[in-house]
Order: sequence, then C-alpha cells, then structure tokens
Amino acid sequence: MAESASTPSLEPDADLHRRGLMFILSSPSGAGKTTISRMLLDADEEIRLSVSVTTRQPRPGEIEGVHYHFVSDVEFDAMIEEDDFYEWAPVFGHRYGTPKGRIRTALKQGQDFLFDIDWQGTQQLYQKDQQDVVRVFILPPSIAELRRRLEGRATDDMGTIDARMDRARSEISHWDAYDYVVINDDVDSCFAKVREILHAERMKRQRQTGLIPFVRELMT
Ligand SMILES: Nc1nc2c(ncn2[C@@H]2O[C@H](COP(=O)(O)OP(=O)(O)O)[C@@H](O)[C@H]2O)c(=O)[nH]1
Ligand SMILES: Nc1ncnc2c1ncn2[C@@H]1O[C@H](COP(=O)(O)OP(=O)(O)O)[C@@H](O)[C@H]1O
Repeated sequence: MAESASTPSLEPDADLHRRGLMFILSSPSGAGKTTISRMLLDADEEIRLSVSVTTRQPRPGEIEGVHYHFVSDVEFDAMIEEDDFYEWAPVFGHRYGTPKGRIRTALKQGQDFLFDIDWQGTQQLYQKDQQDVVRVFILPPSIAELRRRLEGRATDDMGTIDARMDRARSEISHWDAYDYVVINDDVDSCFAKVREILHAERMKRQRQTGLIPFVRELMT
C-alpha cells in the first residue's frame, strides 16, 4: 500500500539526529583501557578519540596526533594560560589534558567522542557536562594479573611498574564514581560488553532528538 502524505516516516539517517556522547573509559594503569579503546575505534566508525595532550615521552609505536599530542612542560603551561583545556590533571609525574578543540560543536552535530582519561578528568568532565557523559570503569581480574600485564607490556622499568601498582589501589577506589564497571578478564568479552553499553547509551531517549517530530506525528 502506498504511504499517505500523513504517514510518519523516519529519515534513513534519523538516528544521527541525536546529540553525541562523551564516552569515558578509565581504569588502573595496565587493566586494558587502551586495548579496549583501540578495539572500539576500529569497530565503530561513529566514535572518535579525543586525543589528549601529555608531557610524557611517547612509547614505542605511539604516534604524535594519533595516540597523544606530546608537548613540553612549557607548551603545556602555555595551553593552560590560553584556557585550551576542558580538563587536565597530573598523573605519574606528568600532566595530561583534554584539549577543547571543536568537541562541543561536534557533539551537537551527533559526533561521539571516546576519552581515555583518569578519574580526575572524569570528575571534571562530568561536572561540566553531565548530560553527555557516560562513565565506564575497567577493572583487572586480580592485582596479580594487573602486574603481569604491566610487565608483559614491557614499556616501563620496574620502578615505574611499582609506582603504577602503588597507584592502582587508589585508582580502583574511585570505581563507584562510574556509571558502569566491567572486568577485563577475557578481552573479547570485555570489549563486547563495552560495545553494548555504547549502543544502549546511544538509544537513550534524551539523546534521540531526531525522534521528536516522528513521535509527535504518531500521536496526532
Ligand atoms: N585527566 C586526564 N587523564 C588522562 C588524559 N589522557 C590520559 N590520561 C590518563 O593518564 C593515565 C596515564 O596514561 P598513560 O601514560 O597513557 O598510561 P596508561 O595508564 O598505561 O594508559 C591514564 O589513567 C590515562 O587514562 C587526559 O587528557 N586527562
Ligand atoms: N584481557 C586481557 N588479557 C590479557 N592481556 C591483556 C588483556 N587486556 C589487555 N591486555 C594486555 O595488558 C597490557 C596492558 O593493557 P593496556 O591496554 O595498555 O592497559 P592500560 O591502557 O589500561 O594501561 C597490554 O600489553 C595488553 O596487551
């Protein structure tokens, strides 16, 4: 049957008429948030990484502008001075920050952003923008496995690994400031859970502004 002029119909891209979300992944160092972030960015074309600025040195394989923007202390100071950061925090003797860039405009246009940031940054983003923020915390299956992963990653000397382990317990203590908590035992199953969270959050009514005219028409 042909559609009458008054039959409500969804535009093919109606689901893009929603606000983007700020999807935050945090965890103690070594629990796997970088691994899960990269899997998510590979699998999902609608989400983009918010590339942080850091004063730490690049690790082997890390690319400027892709994984981080690597800057000197002086450059970081200048960015603070210019009010270029959404948030920034000291972590492991270095500073890390989320540059403002075009995030706000892009969110309005429906672009999702992934943030690999710590609990301090999460708190700051949440205070500024509760409606767009989704907070996911990743836990290791055990403390022993966390150490095995840090040692296996082979990017840090033993002193740095000890410092990360010392800090892990205090990072874990912030788990209850997150909306979701996922244990990264098997990486594929952890990834699947994180992806389900992202999919479900996109469907939240308050984000789906594109549905408003459709529903109004259904009700008339
Ligand atoms: N607040 C804040 N934390 C960040 C930012 N970028 C990275 N981090 C956090 O800094 C910590 C150290 O990151 P990194 O040196 O890459 O080591 P990782 O712990 O192995 O991922 C992690 O907890 C990251 O989530 C940022 O822009 N802001
Ligand atoms: N589920 C998992 N099982 C075993 N090893 C893992 C798992 N998830 C991540 N890893 C490994 O553990 C190390 C730390 O992971 P990474 O993603 O760098 O952690 P983070 O970003 O939280 O510091 C890496 O060598 C990574 O390949």
